Formats: sequence, structure tokens, C-alpha cells
Amino acid sequence: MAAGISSRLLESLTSDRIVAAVLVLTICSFVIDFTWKPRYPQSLPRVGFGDSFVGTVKNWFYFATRYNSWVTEGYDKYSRHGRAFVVPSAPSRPQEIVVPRPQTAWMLELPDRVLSTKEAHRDALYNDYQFFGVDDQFPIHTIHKHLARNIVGLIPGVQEEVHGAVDAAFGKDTENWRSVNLWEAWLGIVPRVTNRILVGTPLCRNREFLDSQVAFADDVVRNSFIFNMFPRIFQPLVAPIFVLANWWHWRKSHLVAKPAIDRRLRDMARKDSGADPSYEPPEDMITWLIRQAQADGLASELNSTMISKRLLPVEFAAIHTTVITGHNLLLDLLSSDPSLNYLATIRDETASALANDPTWTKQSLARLHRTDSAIKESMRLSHFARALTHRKVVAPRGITNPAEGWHAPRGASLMLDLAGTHRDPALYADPDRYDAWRFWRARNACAGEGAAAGEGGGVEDAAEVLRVKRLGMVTTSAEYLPFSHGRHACPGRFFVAHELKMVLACLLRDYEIRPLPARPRPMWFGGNVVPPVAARIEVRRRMGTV
Ligand code: HEM
Repeated sequence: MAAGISSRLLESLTSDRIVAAVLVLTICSFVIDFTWKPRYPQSLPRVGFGDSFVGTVKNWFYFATRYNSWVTEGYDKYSRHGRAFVVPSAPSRPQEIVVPRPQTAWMLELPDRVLSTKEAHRDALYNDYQFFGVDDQFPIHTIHKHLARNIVGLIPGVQEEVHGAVDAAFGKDTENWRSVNLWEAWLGIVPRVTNRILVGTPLCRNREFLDSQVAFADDVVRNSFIFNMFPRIFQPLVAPIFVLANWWHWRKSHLVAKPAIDRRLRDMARKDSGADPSYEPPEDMITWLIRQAQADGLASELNSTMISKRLLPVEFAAIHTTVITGHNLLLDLLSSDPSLNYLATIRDETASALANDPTWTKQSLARLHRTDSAIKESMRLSHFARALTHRKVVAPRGITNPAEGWHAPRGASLMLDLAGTHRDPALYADPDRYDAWRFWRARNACAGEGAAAGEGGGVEDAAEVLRVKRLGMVTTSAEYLPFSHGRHACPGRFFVAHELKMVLACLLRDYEIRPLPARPRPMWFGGNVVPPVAARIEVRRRMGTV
């Protein structure tokens, strides 16, 4: 009898019925998703097709191609006049409230228990699946606490890594011009240099380890795009399949890193027990994670499996962000009018900073005002996402905006519009032009004002020194958001500034580079920019540098 029922069932499973069932299931799941999402007050203006059911479906359909223009429209109509507005999101994500610039301080000063960075990142990156449910706050806290205080001592090691990585990426042929894929070159440089401060030598030069970290980061980005398109109700079914790739790449990196991590754990334990008091562990993320776990009494953190998993969110935060930034920087510089002499000027500035001592120091790096300005300007103009500051309302009763009176319920999503701000002519003259010395001139004007105002004090005056310093690339503000702003602003930015300046100095010292006839254009996909990864540049090693 049972056999009869199952054979009748099988017979009734025609392909038409299967397709229809999947379609009905998908529509039902999107409807359920729709009802789960936070609702925003009608007093908040909308861009896109609005939030009726039909409007929502159209928003999902056009999200990938129109998101950027929706936010631009909202910026012009509302943000410029100090008003918040609502922008559609990908199918599985709640719509976002775009908070205008004058309300930045209000938004970023709300405590994490009210408006959460962690929950916003967790939702956007699907941390529970993609990072195997391992909480990212421990490594983030570790970076906040240990990186800045060790950064000066890390400079010589980073410089050594930069030289090795630039040589490997661009070659040593002084006779012939070589065509190099710029994206691949940065992927050869950044993971190695960044891992010098995360895992130290020799692991930071291990190709298998680095490739696994890059592949893991690619998995996170790709899967986030995919999960964004699936109704939330399906995610527990679909995500475990997709994150097999994440698991595989973490496992590969762990197998390579395990001996080094185990050795570090042993050596540090021997030092602590007094068996080897002279041992000094290298300053890198592995050491900092061990110290932090010891300080917090977290014995469960002290093994290679946990440490290698704790590295993942930081590798993810550090690698692609820097690769895209370096890639944009060179594209902006190389496609600028050659008569502006950007490259030669940066080359001269970096060479003269190293004239007395070939090793970079905090002081010599801080003297690179033009180089700093060129990088800062590229990060202003050539951003890689519409927004990099997102927050989720976690307060059970939601939040009320004091300036406009709107209420955002628990689960609502808020963001700051980086691209609109960075291209606002009220803030930046001729905002669509790459003007490498824009911030250098502002710095000089500021220093000049100080000199004129103070009785011969000039930039020697402490307050003036501070004001001039604040024009540097690591200073965040409501008007300059590539590293976000407020207490969760990127803790890696001081390192990034050093890294990019050293790479640029090394590259321009050792190579001639041909200008590009035009800036290769990136493409928008939803809220993110897809970099022009096929772009190639022509380089030749300078005579006498090998
Ligand atoms: C050009 C390169 C980089 C850019 C543009 C960048 C940008 C950002 C942005 C926009 C945030 C989000 C902050 C927020 O939500 O308000 C962030 C967070 C973070 N970044 Fe970076 N980042 C870069 C490189 C790095 C590097 C090299 C590291 C580590 C060595 C790093 C570590 C982190 C960490 C740990 C966080 C989380 C901070 C927190 O939640 O408190 N980043 N970064």
C-alpha cells in the first residue's frame, strides 16, 4: 500500500508542478519577509517606488541598477535641506533611513545598546553563517586596544614587507616596459603587508595562507550579495551550503597557520611561567589576541582554532578595503593630466623625507603632506560604496530623532550617505574632479592663517598644530567618511595611511609608470562599486634600483 502511494506521488510530480510550487513558495516567503520588516513613518520622504507591496517588488527588481541614483536623488531633494529620507534595499534587507549630515553627531553618539554597529555589520555580512557564529567583538576590541599603541614599532617591519611585495608585484626588469594588471598587483602587495602586522613572518609571505584569506574575503562578499537576494525564511536552508566555501578557506588557512600559532602559544606560556623570561613575542595580532584572552581570563580562546577564526573578521576588514583604495589611488593619479606632475611631486616629497635616514619613521611619514593629500583626495572621490556607516536600532522602544521628530522602530536601519557628502559642491569645490593637492592647499591655508593670527606663533602654536594635523587623511568628520566617524571609526586607518604612503614611495622611487589616457570606470551594483579589475598599467624598473 505504502509503495502504491509513493509511486502515485512520484507520478504526480511533473516539472510544471514543481516549478509552480517553487514559485508559490518563493512568493509566500517574500510576503512573509515583507511583513517582518520594520515600518517607517509616512512623514519620512521616500525615493524609489515607495513602500506599497507593488512598489516594494519594483524596488527589489531595480535595486542592483538604480540604488545609487535613488540615493543621489534623495541627497539632492532632502539631505541638502537637513532632512532624512528612506531608500529601498535588497530584497532580504530592511529599507534604510538616510540620516542627513547635521544629524551625524546625534546618530553616532547614541550608545551601542540603542543603535548598534555590531548588529548592523552582523546583519549585512551574515556573520552568524559566514564567520561560523564566532563573535567578532573580541578581535575588534583587540585591534582597537593594541594596534595604535604598537604602530610606531611596526613601521620598519612593514617597510621591509612593502619593498619585498612591490618587487614581487612589479618585477625587476630595467630594460623592458611591462604591462601589469593593477588589481592583481595590489592583491599581491596588500595581503602580505597587512599580514605582517596580523601574523608576522614567515606566515605573511606564505602564498597558500594569503590566498586562503583573500578567497575567504571573496566568499563573504559574494555570499552577502546572494543572501541579500533570498527571503530571510530561506536563509537557514541556503546559507549552510554557500558557506562551505568559507569553511574550506578558513580550514586551509588554519592548517598552514597552526604550527606558528601553537609555537607562539607555547613560547608565551614559557615566558609567563618564568621558564624563558628573555623571550619577546613579535608584536602582531596573534600575540595581541593571546594577551587579550589572558587579560580577560578566556582560556577557551587560547588555541589555534579559535585564534585563526578570530583573525578572519580583521583580515576581511583590512584586505579588500585597502586593495580597492590603493587601486583607486593609482588610477586617479595615473589618469590625471600629466602636466600637473603629481607623480614627480610625490616622488620628490617621499625621497626628500628619506634623505637622511632610509628607514621610515612616524616623523618622516608625517612630513608627507602632499602624498597624504593625494591619498585623502582619492578616498574622497573614488569611494567603493555609497555608504560605509550603517547602524541598527536595537532599543526595544526604537529611537526618536530630536531634530525632525520621526520615530524608527527596533530593527530599523540607519546610514550616512558617504558619496553624497563627498560630492557635495557646498563642501568641496569642483567635487567631481580629482585634485590631488586639495587637502594640501587647505592645510597650507590653515597653517598660513595660524601664522598670520598668532604673534609669530604660526604652526608652533599648539592649537594650530592640532588644527593643521586634523586635515590629514586619518582624521574623520561628518564631511569625510571613508573610515566612518565616531567611536567605531576604522581602527586600522593609521596603519593604512603608513602602508599606502610606503607603497607609493617605493613604487615611484623604483619604477617609471606610463600615464593612462583615461580613468577606467567602475560599475555600481546596488550600494557597492565593482572596481575596474581588468585595468592594466605599464611599468619599467628604473636603472640602478636592482
Ligand atoms: C583603506 C582601508 C580601509 C578602509 C577604507 C576602512 C574603512 C572602515 C570602515 C568604513 C569601517 C566601519 C566603521 C563603522 O561602522 O562606523 C571600518 C571598521 C573597521 N576596520 Fe577598517 N578600513 C580599512 C582598513 C582597515 C585595516 C587595515 C584594518 C586592520 C588592520 C581595519 C580594521 C577595522 C576594524 C576592526 C573595524 C571595526 C571597528 C568597530 O566596529 O569598532 N580596517 N573600517
